Amino acid sequence: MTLAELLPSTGCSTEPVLEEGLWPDGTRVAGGDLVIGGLPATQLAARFGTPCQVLDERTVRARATAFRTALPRAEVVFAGKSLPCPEVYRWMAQEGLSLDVSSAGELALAKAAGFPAQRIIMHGNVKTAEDLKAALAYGVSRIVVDSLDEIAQLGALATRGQEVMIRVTPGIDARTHAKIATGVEDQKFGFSLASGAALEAVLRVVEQPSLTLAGLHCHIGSQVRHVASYEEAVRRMVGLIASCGTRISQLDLGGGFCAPYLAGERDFDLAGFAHRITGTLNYECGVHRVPPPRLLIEPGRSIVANAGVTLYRVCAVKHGLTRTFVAVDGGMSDNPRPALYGAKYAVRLVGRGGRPKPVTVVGRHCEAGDVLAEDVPLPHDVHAGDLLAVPATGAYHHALASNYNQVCRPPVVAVKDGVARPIVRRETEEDLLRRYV
Ligand SMILES: Cc1ncc(COP(=O)(O)O)c(C=O)c1O
Ligand SMILES: N[C@@H](CCCC[NH3+])C(=O)O
Repeated sequence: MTLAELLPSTGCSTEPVLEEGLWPDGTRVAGGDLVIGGLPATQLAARFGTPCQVLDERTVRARATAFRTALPRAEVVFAGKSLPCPEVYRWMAQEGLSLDVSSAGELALAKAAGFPAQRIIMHGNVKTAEDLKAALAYGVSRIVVDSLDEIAQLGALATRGQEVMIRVTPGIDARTHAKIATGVEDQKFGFSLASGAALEAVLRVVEQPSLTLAGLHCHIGSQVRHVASYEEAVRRMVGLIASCGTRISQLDLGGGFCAPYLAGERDFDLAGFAHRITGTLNYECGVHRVPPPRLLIEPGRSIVANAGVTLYRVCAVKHGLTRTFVAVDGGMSDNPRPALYGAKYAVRLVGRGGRPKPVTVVGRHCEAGDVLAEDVPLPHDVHAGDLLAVPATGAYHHALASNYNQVCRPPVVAVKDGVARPIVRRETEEDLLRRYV
């Protein structure tokens, strides 16, 4: 039985062992403290305050490299929305990844990072004229079109052979949360494969003299566990390629590879994915007698989620009728995922152990639904002043953070080999006030 199997299936342990796969590489418990990137969490909290999002640079880089190694001939594109930050984009550029952005704002971060335009792809089911103009001005290599209106608009704005990909909805249920299942029919993303809309989009792009059709794209969802869902996407997309009547040189399968959030959850089977997807692609292209397109993938969460740990300070402990509430100095403004997707997290008390009892960790916001983790074991004497650490918070945390209740957003502090530096500084009240007129 593995260590992960011995741990409770929800929540965390208060024992001096770490749940396998949830924490940044090399994270360890030493003298009761939690050491991340070579630095004790208590020190990080004292120096940078709480809440604080800690990001282990080595883990991010290692995961980026793992994708490139598993699929050496594919273009690996970091989904910039999962952790928008110029420094992280720079790491990706250094590791040889491309970048996808979904707005002029994310593109502005990419520009600040000096990310090469020939390795940037622009996404989004809505791109405003400003988004498209910014993409054209920077010379992003490919724009993924998502509506006939956009094809017409981009056709009019572009001047010289802008490469585009077409976002296709392949009609695949990737068995993930409904709010992040983007491959199923009858929703806002993409052109439906089943209805013929995708084929019509191909014709419309080909008709536009200022556009060049570079490839087809699909993104079947996020937190996808099953390689079979991607295999089915390949089958359907190659079928579409064969019926296009024009050479399609790139097939972008999007991202969505799952990350573990709780003890016992498994990491995405990257080796299995690489093997099975390459095989399926070659086989299907043989069957349909089309040249195999170059493969692209767009991982976001699977690169950054488990590189991140959020530190919170306990501010109050309250004994309700049936449960104990442990209230911390953050909440849905730094992590809206439990409220949005019913996401579950492990929680660990830093600095000491003790007989565990189940508690509900809640945030500071004016919503009864501001719950960070339900029924997680913490030492029975958890009290104000304690430090909590929540793993798997590197993806879609900084990205989704808000100023609800005018709470200032936490910093992102990069750690590596015992050195810490903020790569996003803590927001201040001055930052907040700057926008009010
Ligand atoms: C087009 C596209 N590509 C890539 C991603 C990255 O997804 P994930 O972070 O789940 O890998 C997303 C978000 O789901 C997306 O919409
Ligand atoms: N925000 C979602 C992922 C969305 C992926 C982008 N299409 C999450 O945190 O799980």
